[in-house]
Amino acid sequence: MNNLTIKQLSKTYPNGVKALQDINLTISNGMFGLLGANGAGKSSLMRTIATLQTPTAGDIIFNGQSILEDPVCIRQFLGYLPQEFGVYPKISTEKLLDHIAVLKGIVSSKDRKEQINALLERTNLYQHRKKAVHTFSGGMRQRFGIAQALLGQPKIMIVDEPTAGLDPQERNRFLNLLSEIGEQVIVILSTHIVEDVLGLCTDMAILANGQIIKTGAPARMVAELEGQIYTKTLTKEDTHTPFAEKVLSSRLVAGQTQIRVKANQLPEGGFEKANPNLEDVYFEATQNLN
Ligand SMILES: Nc1ncnc2c1ncn2[C@@H]1O[C@H](COP(=O)(O)OP(=O)(O)OP(=O)(O)O)[C@@H](O)[C@H]1O
Repeated sequence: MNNLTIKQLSKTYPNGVKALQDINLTISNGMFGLLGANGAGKSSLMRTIATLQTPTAGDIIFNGQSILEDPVCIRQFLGYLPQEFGVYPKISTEKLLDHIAVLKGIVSSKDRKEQINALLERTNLYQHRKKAVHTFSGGMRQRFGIAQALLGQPKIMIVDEPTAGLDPQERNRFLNLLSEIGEQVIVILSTHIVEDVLGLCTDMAILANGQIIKTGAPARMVAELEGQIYTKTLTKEDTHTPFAEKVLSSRLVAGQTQIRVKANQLPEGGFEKANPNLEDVYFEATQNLN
């Protein structure tokens, strides 16, 4: 079992932006979801764990060793899929993977070939191995990203907003692959898409304004809201009447606005009880923030 402990971690950029403030987290094998809006600090946390930047304060311990004192203790076991990959060289996928494997220190060409072929199979890219990555669709690129991250058999995988821009089928396939990987290693999945976390992540944290505002198992957090979520489709009159309850969210359903509120009992005015979901958890946790 692998363990990552983040202790009182803060990051202030030279321009004064406090991207992370006193983050404390303990993460072990399985999929860990890091949920937060754009600018919440997810990438800052991922980059700090990946030792691409140093924190202003605090420490990160990986399997008993401080990664600040000894960055190699995590680097040699790290698979990282950043948000932006940048430009791909115009060489075949299998050649590119071979270059990356060399950079990761896999010296034996036989080992590299074996690992690369196994990963190409696992990510369904074997038949495309002669094509260059820049010709791939978004989903194929992300699967390539996973293949390169898995080279060298990492113990910890960091995946930053991987499903943005994927169609539903590719997104599913990609998330299933990640969850398979999560059976043996730590997978930290950063996302602003609530559905990516639900059902896949055993544990999660909600990040807002550089702070952790809620942590726990997604299913348990949803269960805690049982019996407290009510919904209503707004009529013309409603739009002028403020509700006593705080509105968690509103969305258009077939052209009509549907709102969800949290309340201890059925509110007056045509509300119906609803099953809580992870979005309710997220909006409840973040609604009092500015
Ligand atoms: N290198 C940097 N220098 C200065 N400020 C930065 C830097 N990188 C990020 N920030 C700021 O730090 C805050 C957190 O950014 P970060 O990229 O970590 O958030 P995020 O949750 O990953 O958002 P996104 O999904 O948009 O990438 C933002 O206010 C951002 O503008």
